[in-house]
Amino acid sequence: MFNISASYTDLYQLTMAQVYFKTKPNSTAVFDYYFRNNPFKGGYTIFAGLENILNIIESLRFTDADVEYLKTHDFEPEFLEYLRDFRFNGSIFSTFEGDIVFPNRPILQVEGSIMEVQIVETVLLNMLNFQTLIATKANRIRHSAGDKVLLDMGLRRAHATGGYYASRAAAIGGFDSTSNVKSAEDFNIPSSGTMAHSFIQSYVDELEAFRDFAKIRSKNCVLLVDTYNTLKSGMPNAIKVAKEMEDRGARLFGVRLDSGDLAYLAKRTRKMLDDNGLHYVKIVASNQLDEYVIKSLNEQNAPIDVFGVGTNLVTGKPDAALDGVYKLSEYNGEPRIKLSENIIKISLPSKKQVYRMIDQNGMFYGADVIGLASEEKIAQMFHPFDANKSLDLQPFKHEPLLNEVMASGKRTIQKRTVAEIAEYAKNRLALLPDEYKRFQNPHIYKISLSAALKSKRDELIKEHKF
Ligand SMILES: Nc1ncnc2c1ncn2[C@@H]1O[C@H](COP(=O)(O)OP(=O)(O)OP(=O)(O)O)[C@@H](O)[C@H]1O
Ligand SMILES: O=P(O)(O)OC[C@H]1O[C@H](OP(=O)(O)OP(=O)(O)O)[C@H](O)[C@@H]1O
Ligand SMILES: O=C(O)c1cccnc1
Repeated sequence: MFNISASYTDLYQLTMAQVYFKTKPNSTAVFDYYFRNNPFKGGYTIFAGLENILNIIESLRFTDADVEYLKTHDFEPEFLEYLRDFRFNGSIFSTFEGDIVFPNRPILQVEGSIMEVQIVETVLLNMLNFQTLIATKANRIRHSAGDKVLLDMGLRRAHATGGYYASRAAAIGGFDSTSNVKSAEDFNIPSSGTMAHSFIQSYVDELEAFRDFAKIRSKNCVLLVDTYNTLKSGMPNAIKVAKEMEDRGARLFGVRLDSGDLAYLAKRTRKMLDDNGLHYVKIVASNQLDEYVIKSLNEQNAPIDVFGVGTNLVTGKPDAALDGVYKLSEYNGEPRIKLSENIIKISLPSKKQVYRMIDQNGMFYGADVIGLASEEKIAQMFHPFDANKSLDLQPFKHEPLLNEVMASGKRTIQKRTVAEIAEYAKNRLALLPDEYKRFQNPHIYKISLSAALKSKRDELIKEHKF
């Protein structure tokens, strides 16, 4: 939407890059992108934002204005000339967008000159962390909603322009449509909407407001019935207007409930509509919905056809962010490690491949195994830190998850639409057993290491330990 130039980064990327430029301009590096915890205390995560990041990185440039601005910092003229000609010429190996991913395994690997892989870090994290968070939230809401229709209404409550990408990620996670016109236009997402309270307030009479709206919007007309009193005013007026529409050969699409006890009101509303022969009129509900309220409404058998979700979806509530990180794993072909007091936070060295174990029924077995990229077939997987836990991998099909998506700065996979990515996510999710999808105490998906990767990591830990 707004043009992202290469200065959409953190200053430290540029100050480090200048030192690399002066001291070791021909050095290469490999970085891994991964996160440490599934958001929302869930059992899985939906990876989103790859298409956007490939487009951004392929055309990433420092504009003349960026270079002028950077002159006000301590950058030397030769480095500023490097930035003026900057092109990302590296490679990216990635999990496909829409796939189901898990903590502490590389989702994406970036390789190239140490300067270029460092310069793209911030925009990559910014895009992937946010969209992955929102696609996961959307999918949890989809999980609760079953086959009911989901409408994203969140733009007004989103974190500024994040709303643009939130609507895209929501569609990947399983939302059917969005009220966000710009995202619908740019990403080819179905758009839909109802009406606001202000429209009804602008009339003295609610019935007149409904009549005017229905005359001009005769298709997909949804009347908001809770401005004054849902059952005593909004519904009787909506039924009158629905009957008048029938006389004109049109049909009222729906009514929207936006306050009160949504289960109770939906049941009463459905009865009033049915008693008047309006079986086809749908009930839309909104008001601070999330996966838990929708689950509860379905358990109460609320006859709601469409759920409109805003704030809780596009802000990824209650999680403020996905904790995705970008860590150096190889420098000039040599393995590198980052140690931590917390063993879970110790990074994995070297260029890697990740394999998903597929069982005899074609379902995900429940384990991804990380090996060195150079390894052929991994025979056994090991728990990252518990030497007693290992498993023979012979019975499984090994699906490699890191695929080349960019080489020498050019994308190597075809563009995929949001609809295709959403379909892919749905198909992949169907392969994940249900115990990983429940909200409370989901089953923990195993992330394990090959013997070769484990011993390389342990050697480096020994080498660097004080
Ligand atoms: N039957 C229900 N079961 C579970 N949650 C519900 C049900 N009905 C509504 N909710 C949820 O309860 C929350 C709070 O509703 P609350 O009564 O505070 O708001 P309200 O009805 O909009 O109030 P107001 O009339 O001030 O607008 C909302 O998140 C709403 O989605
Ligand atoms: O509750 P959310 O999940 O965030 O869903 C979006 C909310 O935004 C709108 O309210 P708003 O008061 O902004 O406008 P309105 O006057 O049109 O209701 C809409 O009516 C929903 O209540
Ligand atoms: O179309 C709607 O009903 C809508 C859109 C955005 C926010 N609230 C409601």
